[in-house]
Amino acid sequence: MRAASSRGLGLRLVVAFSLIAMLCALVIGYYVSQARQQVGADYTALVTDVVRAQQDPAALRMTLDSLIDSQDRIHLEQIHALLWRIPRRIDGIRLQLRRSELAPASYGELVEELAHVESRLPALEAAVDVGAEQGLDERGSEAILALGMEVEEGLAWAYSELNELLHRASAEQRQLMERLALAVAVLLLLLLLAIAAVMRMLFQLHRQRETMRLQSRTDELTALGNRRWLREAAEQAFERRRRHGASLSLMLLDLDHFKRINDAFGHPVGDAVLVAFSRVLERQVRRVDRVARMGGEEFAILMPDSDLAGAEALAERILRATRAMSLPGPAAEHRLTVSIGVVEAGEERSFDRLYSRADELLYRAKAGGRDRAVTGQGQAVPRPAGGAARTAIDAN
Ligand SMILES: Nc1nc2c(ncn2[C@@H]2O[C@H](COP(=O)(O)OP(=O)(O)OP(=O)(O)O)[C@@H](O)[C@H]2O)c(=O)[nH]1
Repeated sequence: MRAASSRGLGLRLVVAFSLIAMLCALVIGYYVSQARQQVGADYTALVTDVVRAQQDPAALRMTLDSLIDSQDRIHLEQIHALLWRIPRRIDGIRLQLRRSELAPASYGELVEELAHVESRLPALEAAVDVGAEQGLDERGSEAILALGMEVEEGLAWAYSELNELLHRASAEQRQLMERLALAVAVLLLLLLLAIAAVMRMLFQLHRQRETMRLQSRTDELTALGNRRWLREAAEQAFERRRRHGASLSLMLLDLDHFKRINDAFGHPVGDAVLVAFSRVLERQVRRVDRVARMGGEEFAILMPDSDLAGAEALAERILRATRAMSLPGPAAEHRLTVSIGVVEAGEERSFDRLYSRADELLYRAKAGGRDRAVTGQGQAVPRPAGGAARTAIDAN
């Protein structure tokens, strides 16, 4: 009588818990990694654009330096190409800023500076065009240099500030993601703890129920199954017999003159004898046999897959083992015997019918002189020749 179903439920709960935990971890892990990648990708694109745009003021600076060294037409063409590129870059960055998660207030000043730069570009372009058409004189060069430097400084400042702002924002985002991941992990842990607590509670409840169920089917004194337990086992055995035609036998055992043991040595010794007899029975039976105490000094053994011959053989073994049994404490000098009724299930469909037939045979064993088994066909298994030498309680 083991709590096998408790272990089964425990295993199922552990598997369910592990699956839930794994699922939570996978889902949360997936979303955190997605969020992390998304935020990183937004800023990476913006930072890349800003870094690329930072080449514009550097290129303008180089071209202006070259123009100071040699007032060659080619430098004017280079400036012209830059003037075509710079507004597009500014537009692109403005668009990206609007799309980004950055607060508009944080980049407002930079956008104003870029707008100012843009407003100076037509004048620079006009000066470059004049220089290209009419040749560069000193005044024209100075105008281009002054405007060019103004544009270059404005762009360099705006882009470098923007770069700084983006790096700061990106670091803040990373920090935020780490905190978010931590919060999610804590939540997950709490969730798992809650699930574990509920599962533990369910498991304990089930164990309690199982223990109560076992207690209600166990004989307190001998720890054998009781009548209810045997009846349930018999119902299952009858079901098996119905399905597969398996044989089934039942044995009823009643200790002989047990009252005399109680009277002679007291109730506690009687109890000890009942317990010792239970262990003898358990040692004699097969694993599939079911031994129960039906009450008082009456026991029963249900034998699935056992025909009458097999049951008789067991009855003989029990008769011998009982005669050879040493009784506990002050009863040690005495010998115990048992009367047995053995039947094999035939047409019976219920435990009660089988039981009453076995009971009838047990009565005949008692009436026939005790210390014997009477089988289903009403044939007594005879006492061995040396049986009389084994002193029964009554002989004492
Ligand atoms: N120690 C002890 N005695 C019990 C227990 N249950 C029943 N008995 C006793 O078992 C005895 C049964 O007596 P009887 O029914 O006369 O049977 P018997 O003396 O074995 O005689 P036969 O069955 O005719 O051989 C009674 O004295 C009961 O008090 C128990 O749990 N412990």
